[in-house]
Amino acid sequence: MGLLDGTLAGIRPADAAAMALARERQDRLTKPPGSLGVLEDIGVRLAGAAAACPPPMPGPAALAIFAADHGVHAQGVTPWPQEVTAQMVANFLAGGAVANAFAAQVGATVTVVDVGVAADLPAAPGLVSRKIARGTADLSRGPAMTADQAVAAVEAGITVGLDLVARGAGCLLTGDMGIANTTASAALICAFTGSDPERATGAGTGVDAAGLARKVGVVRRALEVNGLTGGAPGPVDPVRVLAAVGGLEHAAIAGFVLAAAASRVPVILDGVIAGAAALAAAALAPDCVGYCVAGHRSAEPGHAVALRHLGLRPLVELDLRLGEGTGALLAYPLVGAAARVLREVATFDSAGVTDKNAAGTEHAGGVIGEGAAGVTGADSAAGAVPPG
Ligand SMILES: Cc1cc2ncn([C@H]3O[C@H](COP(=O)(O)O)[C@@H](O)[C@H]3O)c2cc1C
Ligand SMILES: O=C(O)c1cccnc1
Repeated sequence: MGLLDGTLAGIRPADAAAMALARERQDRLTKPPGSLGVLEDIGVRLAGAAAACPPPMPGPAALAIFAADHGVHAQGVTPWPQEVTAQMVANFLAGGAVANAFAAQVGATVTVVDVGVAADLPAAPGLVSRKIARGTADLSRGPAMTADQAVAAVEAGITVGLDLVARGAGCLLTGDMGIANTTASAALICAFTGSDPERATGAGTGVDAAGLARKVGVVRRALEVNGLTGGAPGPVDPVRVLAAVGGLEHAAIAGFVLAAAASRVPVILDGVIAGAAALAAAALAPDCVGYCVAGHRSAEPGHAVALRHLGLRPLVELDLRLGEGTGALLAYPLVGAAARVLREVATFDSAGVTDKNAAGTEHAGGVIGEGAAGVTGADSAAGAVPPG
């Protein structure tokens, strides 16, 4: 069995029993039920991923930035020259990009992976070389890559994810670098969700109105040329869709998400590139969505379409439209806080705080006394609840 098939076979659904325990525990913690809003759902999700309640702290955090170039650049879909991809890889390795600053802010490691940069990149510490092609072919004129290349890129992402987990990572974060990759993202999102290119295509790094109209046309043509319009008659083959209109970094990020799920480690998704890649991962293994946290919602309109299809609610909405993993990095402390709540916050019983239900039936003073006396290991503030 190949690495992709083996990884898919190893993905289990998020653990329902641990999630039920987490939900029930949220209601016994010293706060009004539901008062932590979306963070309570994240805590439940982390428990389901780890099959443990309370879940382990999601860390250390490891960001992988997958870099690749795009043949569709020739269609004028971005104001930036293609060589910026390779130049930004050098910037990541020198520690000078926004992703480096945010990674330092939250204590995440940064790994840069060349899965398809057009230029030759000199070997450097922190650079993983898994170049599958020197960029993709132009997706508006035919398939961007072969099925074999798509599988190789997915497997490169799996390998990087498994490797980071083997080296101790407890939370994976997705990152991307690839000039023109918001065009491929829009095409993937249309292919997997049935959305219209008009709705799923945005300005990316900042094309003007004429450029955006051209970009929408390019996405529409890509779907037509590759036979992906009008809703597929049967279930689409996710590898074929990736090969037709994806990028090598999209395929690798899909594999990275699958590796997280197979390892029962949470993965924080970044922006529209990650959203598009996660649609491919979910099409390959629907259960992998249970291991995903949507770090943020980018300003790129297709991202909201992708997140809705995945059933994921973004944690942060700051109108970011950068990529690199920046939105995932900003969300990481919130994910940690969600886990810490389940691990460290006292229950009404252990802290001797009167629960509103108990207060209605008993003399409040008596309940506090009983609660304080009834501190037990299983219910202690240290959160020593056995896993599972
Ligand atoms: C200097 C610079 C740094 C970036 N970091 C991420 N991106 C982001 O912008 C690109 C996608 O936008 P589009 O499809 O419009 O080309 C990707 O490389 C993405 O990672 C950057 C773009 C630039 C120019
Ligand atoms: O959503 C993103 O991550 C994004 C948006 C625009 C350009 N690059 C990345």
